[in-house]
Amino acid sequence: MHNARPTRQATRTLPARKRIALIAHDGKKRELLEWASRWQETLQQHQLVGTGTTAGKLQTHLGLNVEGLMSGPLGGDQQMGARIAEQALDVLIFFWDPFAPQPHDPDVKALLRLAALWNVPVACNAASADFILSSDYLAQDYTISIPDANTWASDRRET
Ligand SMILES: O=C(CO)COP(=O)(O)O
Repeated sequence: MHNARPTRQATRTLPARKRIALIAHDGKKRELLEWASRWQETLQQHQLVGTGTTAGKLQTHLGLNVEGLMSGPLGGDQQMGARIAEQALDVLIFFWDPFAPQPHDPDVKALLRLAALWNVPVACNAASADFILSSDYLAQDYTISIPDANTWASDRRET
């Protein structure tokens, strides 16, 4: 019987210049903009990516250079999740709205699941985002433990 959890861990080093995702639901966009304006100088030292509307607002209102993916309800959360699975994202700042059900709730849940699985630092509100942005690790290489995908696949091949 296959063990449904990865049995072995590997490591990945998050680079000093982090790839940071910025995402907010509509009810939280103002809060994210306020937060990002406080951290603007720090944020622009890293590589930023956002879901479509969030990225557009950060560009328009703060002049931040943010790569825009699809809007969340149109697949942006899934694109961001794919970046995590491909080890191409280092920090997730996601102000999700605890008061508003989203049409794409399964996608939101999937993104948060992948972030938990791949040990990516996640902030879901301004206070936790402050902690991440003020961490010494932000501007340093930082090695994280991740599931060993090769062992997982080879174990499953043999069952
Ligand atoms: O819906 C979102 C995240 O789940 C965010 O998408 P937008 O940035 O396009 O509004």
